[in-house]
Amino acid sequence: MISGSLVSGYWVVVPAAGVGKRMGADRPKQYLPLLGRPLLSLTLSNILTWPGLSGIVVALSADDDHFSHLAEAKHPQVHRVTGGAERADSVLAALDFLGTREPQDTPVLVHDAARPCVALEDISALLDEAVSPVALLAQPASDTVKQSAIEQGCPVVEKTLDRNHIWLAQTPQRAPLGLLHSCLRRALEQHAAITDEASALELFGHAPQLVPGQRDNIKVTHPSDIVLAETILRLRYAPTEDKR
Ligand SMILES: Nc1ccn([C@@H]2O[C@H](COP(=O)(O)OP(=O)(O)OP(=O)(O)O)[C@@H](O)[C@H]2O)c(=O)n1
Ligand SMILES: C[C@](O)(CO)[C@H](O)COP(=O)(O)O
Repeated sequence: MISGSLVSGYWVVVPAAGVGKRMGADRPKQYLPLLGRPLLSLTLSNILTWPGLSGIVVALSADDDHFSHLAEAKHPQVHRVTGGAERADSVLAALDFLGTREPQDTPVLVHDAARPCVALEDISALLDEAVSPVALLAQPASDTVKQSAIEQGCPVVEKTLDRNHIWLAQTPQRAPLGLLHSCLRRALEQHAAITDEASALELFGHAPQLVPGQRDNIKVTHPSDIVLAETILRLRYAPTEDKR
């Protein structure tokens, strides 16, 4: 259950300019149908239900010709920018857009287009319950974790890591606009490997808070994730139908 009201006046950045190489489909994965609706449409309509939302900035590829057909494309709270070659470039483009319009301390949540299943309870934990304004949803590792090396062309176990210190990063990831914008821009100028917002903040000495998120906030990446996400969404939005 949600314990309190959500922080208000925050923006959500949605990187949606990827090609979905691992999905191997006939179109970018954010436009594949889940329960009959494009993945990006499900993600955006989920975000639009979050209380206190100021707006969404979606980063799209320069040659995107699908987005304008989504119902959410016409929503007054949804803005679009052109993304870049990597996820971090797409996020930076959205932050450039916000940076000229919003105060530096505006809370920003960055959320993958490919994560349509995030629950409102998790957003509440990130916005209202996190102690730090710099935080991310993450999943504590529940399996035994192996670090690998390559021997004779094959992966072999080099050592077993202490899983008590291993978390799998999810999104949304949260930070004040000015701080995130500046860290991400400087990280990219240094050509650092930035796979999420926390990586950029860590590079400059920040320690984002890890907020435990639910396991079902999956990132739709491989073909088998489609059925999994559909099952999660069906249970979330039509529980009575599945309990019969
Ligand atoms: N240049 C890029 C690359 C990725 N993304 C977005 O970042 C999110 C997370 O990336 P990922 O799941 O890896 O998507 P893809 O890059 O499309 O997938 P793949 O790596 O399989 O090509 C996705 O919503 C994707 O659209 C983006 O906005 N701009
Ligand atoms: C940001 C992210 O979703 C955290 O798990 C992830 O790093 C983005 O996906 P990618 O496959 O690393 O591009």
